[in-house]
Amino acid sequence: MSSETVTVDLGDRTYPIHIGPGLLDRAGELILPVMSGNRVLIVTDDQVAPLYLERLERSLAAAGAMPMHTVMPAGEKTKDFPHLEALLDAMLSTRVERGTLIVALGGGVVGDLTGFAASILLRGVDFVQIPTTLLAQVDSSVGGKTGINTRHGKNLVGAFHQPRLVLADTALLDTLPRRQVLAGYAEVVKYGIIDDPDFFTWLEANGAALIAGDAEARRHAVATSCRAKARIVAADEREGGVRALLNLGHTFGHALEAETGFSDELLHGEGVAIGMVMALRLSAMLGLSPQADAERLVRHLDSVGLPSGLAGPRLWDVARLIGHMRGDKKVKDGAMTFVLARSIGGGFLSRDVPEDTLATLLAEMAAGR
Ligand SMILES: O=C(O)C(=O)C[C@@H](O)[C@H](O)[C@H](O)COP(=O)(O)O
Repeated sequence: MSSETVTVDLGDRTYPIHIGPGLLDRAGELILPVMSGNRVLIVTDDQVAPLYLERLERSLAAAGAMPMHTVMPAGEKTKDFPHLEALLDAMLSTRVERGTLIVALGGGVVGDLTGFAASILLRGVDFVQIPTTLLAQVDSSVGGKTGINTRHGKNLVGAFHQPRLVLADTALLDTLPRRQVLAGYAEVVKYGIIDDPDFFTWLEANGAALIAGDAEARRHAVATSCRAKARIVAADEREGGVRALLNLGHTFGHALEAETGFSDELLHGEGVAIGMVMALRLSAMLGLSPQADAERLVRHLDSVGLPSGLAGPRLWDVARLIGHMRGDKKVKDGAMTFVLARSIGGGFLSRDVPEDTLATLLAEMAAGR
């Protein structure tokens, strides 16, 4: 199976996303063109390190680089101030220089945390993303959103700092636990709902195979997702408008994640899956889209095993959920911004959602309906 390259077109910060199986062992050769010295500092986590760190270091060394590494604890809770400080301290302890290339080897947490550290270390150093999860390959490694969570909410401190290159080795997904594959799959589905109904139809036919491990289906889904994201990021790098569509399901999802304390009770992608259902149901309640589209999404999520509602033992507090949503980065002049959809493939932004309709939707879903 061949690899392909998608370009994120950002003028003098344009960068490639290399996609395909077997790229990790070519990392040295692929990264060489963006190195300004020979020092490379790899940041990874304690789940990824035993699987892929040695291979990456070997490939870099074979290309003439001097790789060093630092290993962080795996999990969303690592995206916080104490771990950011620990990472910066570890980086400075290696006598990092401005020409040192930082490489994030891992999922969204490693990528977001490392990218943010790179953006402020020595006032900004270059970094490369080597995403090892489906979620990171289709979404978080591309586009330059980096950051950490705070007690006020998800990703509330961070920077736009674009990587110099993204290397998505789709064979690395073979070691990913099914729950993590599913969490990443939610972000894949998102691209279909935003503006690609044909891709959604393709996912209905091929999603189960993709999740089960079909290599070609995975490569196709990663490439299609990256092309969509690259196009939107190139059009609106700092989310002044159209980029906010990539946030479909996230205003809801982030609120659910905050309520569950960024714990394993709800992975980010699971929150996004439920959040997308909320967005489509809200669109239908407002008379903006057919109820059948929300039902079609629920059917697809159910069929692959992603959550599509709030069933479970937890009692969700509607007022608290809305409170979290008020802290969303898309709030403007105090008004919440929602990504809604007129249809599957018809995403749009709205600042006109009456709060009582939102509360009714959340109450219905909290009651398991
Ligand atoms: O890249 C974007 O833009 C996105 O919104 C993609 C999201 O899927 C991603 O989770 C992002 O990190 C969320 O951004 P945030 O601005 O809502 O924190």
